[in-house]
Amino acid sequence: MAGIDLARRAAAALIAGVTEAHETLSEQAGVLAGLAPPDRARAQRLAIATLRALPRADAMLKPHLRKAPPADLRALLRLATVELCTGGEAHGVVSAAVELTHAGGRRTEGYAGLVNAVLRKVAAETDRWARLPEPALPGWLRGRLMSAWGKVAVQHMEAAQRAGAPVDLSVKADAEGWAERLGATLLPTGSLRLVPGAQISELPGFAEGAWWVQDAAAAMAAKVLAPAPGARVLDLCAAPGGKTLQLAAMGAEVTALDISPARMERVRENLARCGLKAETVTADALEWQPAAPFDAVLLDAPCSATGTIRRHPDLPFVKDAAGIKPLFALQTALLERALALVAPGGVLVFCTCSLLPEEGEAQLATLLERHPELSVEAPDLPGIEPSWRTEAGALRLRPDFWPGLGGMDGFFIARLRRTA
Ligand SMILES: C[S@@+](CC[C@H](N)C(=O)[O-])C[C@H]1O[C@@H](n2cnc3c(N)ncnc32)[C@H](O)[C@@H]1O
Repeated sequence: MAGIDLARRAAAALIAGVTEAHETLSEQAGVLAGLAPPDRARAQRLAIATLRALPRADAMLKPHLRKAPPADLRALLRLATVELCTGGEAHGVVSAAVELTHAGGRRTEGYAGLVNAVLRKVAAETDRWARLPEPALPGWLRGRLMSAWGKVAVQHMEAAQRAGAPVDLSVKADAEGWAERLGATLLPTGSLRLVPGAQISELPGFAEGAWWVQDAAAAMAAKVLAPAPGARVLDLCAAPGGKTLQLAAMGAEVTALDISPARMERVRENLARCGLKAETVTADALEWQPAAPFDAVLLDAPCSATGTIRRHPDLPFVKDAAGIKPLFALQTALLERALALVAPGGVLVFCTCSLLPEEGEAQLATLLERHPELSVEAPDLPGIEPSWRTEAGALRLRPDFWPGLGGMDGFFIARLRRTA
């Protein structure tokens, strides 16, 4: 296997897994198993860059392919095309792709000549790349977002998604001090934003668990809840535990519940690394019965995750309108269950990392119709801009917000008080 670029081979496998098998990148962790950490990181980076630019790669390749090549070869061609058109050194990129075609066994080795010829042609016309239309969201999602937020907002969201996402951290304490030590930007809401390219596990503070990776918008839900020290808080749908860590760091007595045993293991690992404590429960939230209701419940319900496309460009290839529809009913059922677990006078925070009103604004509206005993409490948090507040008093966060700072994930967050 000497001479084979393992990172590129893994990247091509990941791309094929997303576009052909409709598996997310995180569902394909096995593809990266056995790779050294730098190769793993490079494979992920290459796959993500290719998925972000796929329509442009296809437009570059189209004139040079008479018929569609086999799936794994197509992924390799798309990967090499994106590399060539974004500054990759032509000789190295083309010969790596040809070597991988040879190494692919009987299915692909006969195509080495074609791969070489096509990529040389692409390499000779990379100036076309910048003139191709910018990649847009898939039609099913674009249409829905247009009707919710309007054309200009969607164009801004698409630009944010193409730009990708910076890495944000939540700190246990001393955000200013950590910002200085890490050379990070302290964001208006208290999260830290790293400079691009940092190797997370090598940074000061990682090993001792002084901070964890968490998008600034995702971090706002626990801040909106803001439990008093010692408050009994249930983090419903908790894994991998970003919000559990925040709530525990605020001094709450946290119970973290998730249905997935594997993901719950990640919550325990994260708690252990950060030296924080929470009770962990692996159960279906719809069935679990605690001994007593809670002072507060945070429900981060499973959703389309359309607010996270800038960091997960694989999602539009894996999800579609029909696939996400059942989630709306699940969110309603989880909301009812979460509310039943809040003590009278207590607080419910509902959030989703979605840009679809069906998973945010509309859920809140129907919940309030069903439950007149609930009142919305407008989030009051340093750094929140008035334009992020919805008419109903919730927070609508979008990837095109904070344009000068590098954006944020899309989120919907509502804080409700149970008055009876
Ligand atoms: C959006 S993620 C949660 C992210 C998490 N709150 C965090 O901040 O790291 C949604 C979670 O809901 C969990 N889930 C889905 N259906 C569930 C159910 N019926 N009961 C409990 N957890 C569920 C999934 O396993 C997934 O981990």
